[in-house]
Formats: sequence, C-alpha cells, structure tokens
Amino acid sequence: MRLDHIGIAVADLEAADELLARLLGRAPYKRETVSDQNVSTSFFTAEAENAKIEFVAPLQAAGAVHKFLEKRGPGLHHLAFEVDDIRAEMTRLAADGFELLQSEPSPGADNKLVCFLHPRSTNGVLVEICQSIGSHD
Ligand SMILES: CC[C@H](C(=O)O)C(=O)SCCNC(=O)CCNC(=O)[C@H](O)C(C)(C)COP(=O)(O)OP(=O)(O)OC[C@H]1O[C@@H](n2cnc3c(N)ncnc32)[C@H](O)[C@@H]1OP(=O)(O)O
Ligand SMILES: [Co+2]
Repeated sequence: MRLDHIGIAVADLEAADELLARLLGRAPYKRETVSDQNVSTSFFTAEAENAKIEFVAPLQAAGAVHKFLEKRGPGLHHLAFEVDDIRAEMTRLAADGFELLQSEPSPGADNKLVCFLHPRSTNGVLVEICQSIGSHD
C-alpha cells in the first residue's frame, strides 16, 4: 500500500486552500465537487515520494501526546513537511502569521530538527516542519 492522500475536514474550502497555499508555496492542482458525498474537494501535491507514517506514543503520563490521547484518543496527530532550511522556513512562516510553538528548532526523531506550528493557526491540524540532519537508518 502507498499513501495516496490525507483528508482534512474544513468548513471553508477557499480559506483552507489559501492558507495551505501560503504554507506550502504552491496552489491546489485541482478542485472537484463530489455530489454523491455532498462535498467539495481540493488537492495539493504532497511531494511525497519519501513520505512515512509515524506513530507517536507517550513515554510517561505527561507531554503533548499524552494530553492529546487523554482528550481525543488515538487518531491523526500531525502532518510533517520536510524543508531544506528550517530556520529560513520558520522566519518565513512567522512573518506570514503562522503561530510557531518554538523560537528555535529542536531535535526530532529520524535524524531531524523539528518545529511545530500551533493547530489554531493551521485549521486545527498540528503541523511539524522538519529538516534532515543526517542519513536515514
Ligand atoms: C519530535 C518527535 C516526533 C518527530 O516527528 O520527530 C514527533 O512528531 S512528536 C510530536 C509530539 N510533539 C508535539 O505535539 C509538540 C507540539 N504540540 C504542542 O506543543 C501541544 O500539543 C499544543 C501547543 C499544540 C497543545 O498543547 P496544550 O498544552 O495547549 O494542550 P491542550 O490539550 O490544551 O490543547 C489546546 C488545543 O489544541 C488542540 N490540540 C492539541 N494537540 C492537537 C493536535 N495534535 N492536533 C490538533 N489539535 C490539537 C486541543 O484539542 C485544544 O483544542 P480545544 O479546542 O481547546 O480543545
Ligand atoms: Co513527527
């Protein structure tokens, strides 16, 4: 199986398109209405040749993932986008009004530096940007 798409429910498709276009730096490649499901859809390319699915579980009864599980139970937790220069992207996104949860990148899993954006500035979905700092193993 190969990941095809991640579906995110939004109330205002145009506003969601505009926000993700600003985040990714590219426009949706198609919009389509599916009357059978009573929805309008839009699609962005994910540049996802190397995309992975990451499970995250709390190590102890504290921290963001523990709190998330307590409140919502298991489910989609975040989207992560790899960037070439995380500090440059943090500066660009902050200047564009996104709410960064940290002022400096921090160490992530899989040989990455990471920075999170608050879900209230990204349509209710937590976004991680990450920069590779070594080889995958
Ligand atoms: C880094 C290792 C690994 C990697 O890839 O390398 C990971 O990805 S680990 C990922 C775990 N780390 C984080 O999630 C860090 C970033 N998250 C946070 O800092 C917090 O979770 C934060 C600020 C988003 C929320 O923390 P807060 O203490 O304010 O918690 P609340 O429960 O009060 O939440 C407030 C509000 O946000 C909603 N929320 C929380 N988490 C998520 C989420 N993952 N996706 C969408 N929405 C989320 C929560 O439901 C609350 O909304 P409300 O309407 O008020 O109920
Ligand atoms: Co992650």
